[in-house]
Amino acid sequence: MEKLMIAGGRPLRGTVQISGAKNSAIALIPAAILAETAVTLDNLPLLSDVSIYTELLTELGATVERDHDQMVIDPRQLVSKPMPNGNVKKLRASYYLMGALLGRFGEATIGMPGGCNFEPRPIDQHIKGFEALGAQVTNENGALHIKAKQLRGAKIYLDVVSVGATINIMLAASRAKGVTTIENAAKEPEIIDVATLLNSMGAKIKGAGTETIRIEGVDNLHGCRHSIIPDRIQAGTYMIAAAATRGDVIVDSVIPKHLEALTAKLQEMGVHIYEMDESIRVVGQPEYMSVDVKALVYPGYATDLQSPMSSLLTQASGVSVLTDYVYSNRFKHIPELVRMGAKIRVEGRSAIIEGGMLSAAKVKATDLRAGAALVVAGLTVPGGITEITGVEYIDRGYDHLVANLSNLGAEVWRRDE
Ligand SMILES: CC(=O)N[C@H]1[C@@H](OP(=O)(O)OP(=O)(O)OC[C@H]2O[C@@H](n3ccc(=O)[nH]c3=O)[C@H](O)[C@@H]2O)O[C@H](CO)[C@@H](O)[C@@H]1O
Ligand SMILES: C=C(OP(=O)(O)O)C(=O)O
Repeated sequence: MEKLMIAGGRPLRGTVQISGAKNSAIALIPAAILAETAVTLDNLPLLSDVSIYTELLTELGATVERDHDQMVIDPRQLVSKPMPNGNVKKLRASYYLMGALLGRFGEATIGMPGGCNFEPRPIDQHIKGFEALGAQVTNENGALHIKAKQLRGAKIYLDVVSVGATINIMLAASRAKGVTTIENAAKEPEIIDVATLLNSMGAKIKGAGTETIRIEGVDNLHGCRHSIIPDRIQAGTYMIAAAATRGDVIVDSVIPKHLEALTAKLQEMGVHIYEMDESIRVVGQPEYMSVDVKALVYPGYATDLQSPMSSLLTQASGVSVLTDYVYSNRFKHIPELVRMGAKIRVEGRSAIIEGGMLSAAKVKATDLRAGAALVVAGLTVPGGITEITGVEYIDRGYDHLVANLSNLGAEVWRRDE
């Protein structure tokens, strides 16, 4: 079993480069199979989810070549094949194969997705979208079988604002006959990134990034080259870690606009932030004020930065209230932080956090961002070693974590036991 070991208490100092966004990459890779010729993706992050997606495409007959942060996906030999089990169960975003294969072959059989199941994560809105486009969806022993004689454009109003459903419908609708509109669409930057790729492939998508997206179906999509947007969640985690350790860090190769909600919240706490064109400097301070944080859909404060923020809020004086309006129960990191001495209680969908010192402990990451929260917490603790298990979750979303933190002056290492 691998562990992440942290001898904390050192302020992070220096510059960290942010790689491409996980939540874009794992949508762009399946999107590429809608093309008739090869798609090249640049700025690809080195993450386990990306490796699993590479295997999935290979299983489907695509040729995938990877060289550092570049991936070339040649889908010419792609075949329609049921994927009820195996790698699809290892990551959440395998659900994008539903929309992509449906668009490409009019049919898909995909096992229900895996990934971080910190609470039930239904995909009813994806199914509603596929059905509206004319597909029949049946659940066969835990795998969804989706089939359409002819996909037809439709008006789809999402009951909940869903990133996954918005992207999945865009994927299938790009190859439907006629026009699809998605109302109450999610507006996350990753949705714009997917629409940008699809448009470069020849799709006709307008309005991505707003609550109404219009997709005019086309007969063919072709290869192209696309650079993935920076990972705002990785960037945000380093910003939070810089503040929590009272460090001074430049988070480089980012789009500061994507991090506005976090930046504003950190400033409200008293953290000093300097925004440049493609980087953000975070200068920690000895004292922080408690704040209330509400995790919402974009452009609100990101739920994926809720867990790391709960660790930072233990460093503020007074009581902070952190409420997650996206997931009602994304609090598996809280008992672990309590093991480290944090004074936190969960009430409904809120965590009530009282400031105070943390201490080193053996803790377990039960999902990706819970892991990020424990890393931030461990970095703040002087005089002891925090041992984090569940490193495989952290590897889903943070590439070169140990190297990046070490470059910033942290004492962090992996231990295999
Ligand atoms: C691979 C990926 O991009 N993952 C991100 C994506 O997940 P994902 O796309 O799965 O999350 P959604 O945006 O779909 O979920 C938002 C909310 O809608 C609910 N819901 C969603 C779909 C559905 O059919 N029915 C339904 O009820 C969910 O339970 C949740 O409460 O957005 C989440 C919310 O920003 C992030 O935490 C994840 O990091
Ligand atoms: C929940 C996350 O990812 P996924 O939806 O891929 O499980 C995340 O990135 O925090």
